[in-house]
This record gives sequence, C-alpha cells and structure tokens, in this order.
Amino acid sequence: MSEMTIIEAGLRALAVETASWAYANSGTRFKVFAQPGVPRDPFEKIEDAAVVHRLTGAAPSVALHIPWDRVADYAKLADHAKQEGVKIGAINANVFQDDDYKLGSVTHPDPSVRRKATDHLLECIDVMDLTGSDTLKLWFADGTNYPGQDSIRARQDRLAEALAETYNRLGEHQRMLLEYKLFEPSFYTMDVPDWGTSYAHCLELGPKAQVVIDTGHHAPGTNIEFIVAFLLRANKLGGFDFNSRFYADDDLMVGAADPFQLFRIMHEIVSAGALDPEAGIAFMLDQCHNIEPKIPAIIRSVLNVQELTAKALLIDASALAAAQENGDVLGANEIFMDAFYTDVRPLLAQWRIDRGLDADPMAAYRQSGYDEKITAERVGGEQAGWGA
Ligand SMILES: O=C[C@H](O)[C@H](O)[C@H](O)[C@H](O)CO
Ligand SMILES: [Zn+2]
Ligand SMILES: [Zn+2]
Repeated sequence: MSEMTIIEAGLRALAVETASWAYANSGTRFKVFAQPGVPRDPFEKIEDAAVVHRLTGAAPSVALHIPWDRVADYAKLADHAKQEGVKIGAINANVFQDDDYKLGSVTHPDPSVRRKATDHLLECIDVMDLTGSDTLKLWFADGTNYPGQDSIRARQDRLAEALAETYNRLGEHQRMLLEYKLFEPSFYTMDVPDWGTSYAHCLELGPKAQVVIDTGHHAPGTNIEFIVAFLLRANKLGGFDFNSRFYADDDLMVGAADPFQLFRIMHEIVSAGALDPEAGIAFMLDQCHNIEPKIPAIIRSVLNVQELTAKALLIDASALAAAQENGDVLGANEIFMDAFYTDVRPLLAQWRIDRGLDADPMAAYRQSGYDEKITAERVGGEQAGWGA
C-alpha cells in the first residue's frame, strides 16, 4: 500500500477540536499581552475556529468554556457554528475563578459552596442539551497548599458525591471526561492529581465517565504514552487536552516542545485503531497564545497533530510486530524511528490539494487578509479573555 493511501485512510478520520479560549487573550500570572483583532464574544471565537477548519480541513469542532462563553441564546450560538461550518464540542465547566472556591469547589468543606459548584456542573449539561454537545469536560483546581489544611480522604468523598450527581444527570448519549493535574493552582495536594485518581473515579461512576489526558499535567519524565496505552486497553480514554511544555503546564503549541512525544502518543492511538471517530477519542487543543498570533498558532498546532499522526501511520506495523516478537530490540526501534524521521510534509501537501485545500495552510492564512479584516473590524467593545 502506498504511503499516500495509508495516510489518506488515517487522516480522513482525524478531527482536532480547537479551544474557544485560545482565540481570546490569555497568558501567565505575570502578563496577558492583548492582541489586536481578538474576539469579543463566543460568536467571533467560533468565526475564528471556522477559519482554522476551512484552511486545514481537520478542525471541525470548537470546545466552549462556561462562563467565558456564556450567552443568552445557546441554540443561536450552535446555529452560528453550523452556519460557519463547525460544531460545538466539549463543554468545559469552570469552578476555579469564583471567590467562593478559595478552599475548593465540589470538595470545599462548606456544603453550600459544594452545592453551588455542583449546580454549575449541572448548568453545563443544560448547555450541552442546548448546543448539541455530547461531552462535559471537568477540571478541578481543587486542592490544598499545606499539610493538615483539610482531610485528603474527606475531600475525595465530597468529589465522588458531586461527580455521581453530575453523572446521573447525563443524557443517554452524553459523557463526562475527568481531567487530572499534578499541581497548580494548588501546590500540596490536587484532588485529582494523576491519571490513576481520575481512572478510579471514572470506574466508580460508570461507562459514561472517561479520563482526559492534558499533556501538560504530568511530572517531568512521565511516560504519557504508557498512560494512553493503559487507558485505551481499559476503554477509559476519553480524549486529550493537547499542548506542549518544557517545564510545567506551559500550554504551548502541541508538538512544538516535544514532537517525538506526540509521535509516540499517536502511535499508541493508531496501533489501537483509536483514530476512528467510533473510538470516541476527543483530540482537543488546550493552549494559550500569549506572545504569538493566535489563529496561525492554532493552525500550526492542527498541522503538528496531522504531521505526527501521519508519521505514526507510516510505522510498518507488521515488520514492527515481527521484530518485537523476535526480541529484535534494535530492529524494532529502527522501524519505529524510521517512520519518525520520514518527512511527511510533501504527502500532506498533496493530501490537502486532493481535498481542494491550499497545500500550505499557514501561507494561505497569511494571504487571506483575515488578520487585517478582524483587526479593522473588531474595535470597540471588550476583548474576550481569561475571566472576561
Ligand atoms: O490547567 C487547567 C486545565 O488544563 C483545564 O483544562 C482548563 O480548563 C483549561 O486550561 C482552560 O483554562
Ligand atoms: Zn486542560
Ligand atoms: Zn492545564
């Protein structure tokens, strides 16, 4: 089978979900650098997401974050997305920016705060019903900063209670993804610190609960592809928050800091046949573009996922299996690395041309004049951003 045929079949299924908040101003605790032309509301965020899909052909959905994307008429927002040629993806809850959540949200010692937080999770399922989204994504900033601050076990009981109530509210075709994070903004304990904790809660909840892996949420040196392989085998991998990092939760462009890691992750996906939409793996981006222009950075990120997936698709699976069975350590590694070192960019350029897309989406964006258009049009009003 020709390389193009292999890539053709594999990439046809690959759909990347971009993040509404990545089109808005976001940065670090030190500085958020506002940029001209940034969206002022979720409708404009969706228009930018549609441009990414039109140029790459591989980003058909956009995740929302509530309340950052709260609108009066969610059906109208979903219609707008449809008009623009994209659909609403995962709905992200936000129980980390309210003053009441200083000591936690669903794990807070005060039951009235837990009630408030759980009600927000339920509100997000209402948003799913109104927008046609089938995925609720939950990340909790909940944790403690000092030993003794609270009971680690009691917080797990509170978390489990809120998750169960939320799970029971899910519709027949809806699911919830539980994200974990080693640290930040809590620095002694996070209540969902690692994949094992998320996995255990998801097992306790049932089949509609799965784990989401944010590639920036692990201790340095963690073998993330092992977690991918394990959760795929257990049918408990719901998706990814793709980004890359050099140190912590840097939220840089996926594949930028460590393309080889993304290749190893996509090898586990491809070899498990999980690229197929039926497998239900959400390939979401969770990034923040503080110093680089946002839309081109997101286009570049989608291309990075395509490129490393195409390389993974080119691994000679039968030769690799034979080498593995024969204990041919160097042979197996050579077959693996051969694919990684294959330049797939000419193949992908042709793949795009065959779809009526520009061979080079980054150049196509520069030549589109879209940046100039939004910079000229989006004056006045408040730019969207963290907390706006
Ligand atoms: O670190 C926070 C997590 O990655 C969440 O996914 C969060 O909702 C997202 O980063 C938006 O801030
Ligand atoms: Zn994330
Ligand atoms: Zn994060």
